[in-house]
Amino acid sequence: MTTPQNTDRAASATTGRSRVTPGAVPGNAHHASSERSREPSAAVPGNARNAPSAVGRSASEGSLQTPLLSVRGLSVRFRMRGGRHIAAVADADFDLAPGECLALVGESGCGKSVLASALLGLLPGNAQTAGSALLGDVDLLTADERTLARTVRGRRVGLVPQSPAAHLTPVRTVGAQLAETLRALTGTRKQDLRAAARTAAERAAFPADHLDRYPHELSGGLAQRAATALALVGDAPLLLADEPTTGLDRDLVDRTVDELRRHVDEGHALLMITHDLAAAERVADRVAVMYAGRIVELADTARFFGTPGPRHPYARGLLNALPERAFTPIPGMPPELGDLPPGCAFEARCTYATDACAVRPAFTDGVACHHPPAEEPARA
Ligand SMILES: Nc1ncnc2c1ncn2[C@@H]1O[C@H](COP(=O)(O)OP(=O)(O)OP(=O)(O)O)[C@@H](O)[C@H]1O
Repeated sequence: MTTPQNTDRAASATTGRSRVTPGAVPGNAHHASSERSREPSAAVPGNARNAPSAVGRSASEGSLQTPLLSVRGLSVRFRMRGGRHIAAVADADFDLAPGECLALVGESGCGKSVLASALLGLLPGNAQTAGSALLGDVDLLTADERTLARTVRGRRVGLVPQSPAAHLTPVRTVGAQLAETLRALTGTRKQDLRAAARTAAERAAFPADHLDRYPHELSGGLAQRAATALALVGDAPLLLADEPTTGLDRDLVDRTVDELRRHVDEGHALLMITHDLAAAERVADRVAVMYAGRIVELADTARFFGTPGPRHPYARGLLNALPERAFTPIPGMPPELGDLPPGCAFEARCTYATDACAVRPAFTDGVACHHPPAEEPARA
């Protein structure tokens, strides 16, 4: 959720945003999308997670419903001094339907937050974008700031920010910020604002007796819950939640995640960025795994966490690193996004790598790997 003040802040942050001409970003999806296998969508009412017909659909395919958000070839790169570039996001390609949650997971610095910022038009001035992100008739990558501020942020796309302390307005109480947002986005009458703010707080497990507190008087977890409450107020059809469970105890993680799931089950779409794979398993219908700026696997949650498990060696490594699984870290470090190899970015860390990996693998049938195993991974 973006409060009016934060919208202003965001507006100034986006000044100077520029577009990359097709082809200027390596591997631009204007060419790459044709390599990807897709099946035609069919309109199926109801929640994609529970729809029996959803079982067995292609992992690279979005929900069976008409997508609310359709992202094609989304690329973001940052211009740096000396003519260098950082390819933070490359060729992201996914759909998100109403009533569906997609969890975006991956190591720190792989581009998850930049992707979310691109969808909100909140990239800094040295960012260049390519591709498209259609939310109905609006392309979020090319929409002007006035459209984004007046009709998109908060109203059509809500945000649970990664850094709630920086997102909340420091000189206003949480209650005042909730009331202001309720008034701006829902038209709640003045006399009803206090009760409505309490209800909004309750949804995110924010204690009502803390509504008169200022952001600096909140713990990290409480600030997170305040930001979640603000994000839910506008009832935006698309919610972006960037690490919404950071700093919360396990109980509160579960409670927050369950509230987000309720939001999804009411028909909203949720893109949840998280390091918490347990939270992803609990809330998501599908999981997208990002590595070095690229989505390398897109899978149904049940298949990903259960049988047959992930197909990309990096995704398998993520699961194997969990304490409740093999507790084996992935060896090595991800490559610098400003100095990516021409082939598979995971090659140097991959025990399955062959000469073929010197060429970047296409994203085919839900995975970008030259050697995705068909069966259950041997190292699970
Ligand atoms: N304004 C910027 N200029 C240059 N590089 C940037 C800028 N903003 C982000 N980056 C780089 O883009 C890359 C992706 O960052 P991003 O914040 O999206 O990672 P992330 O996957 O969300 O990580 P985390 O999980 O730690 O939040 C990082 O290498 C980061 O340093």
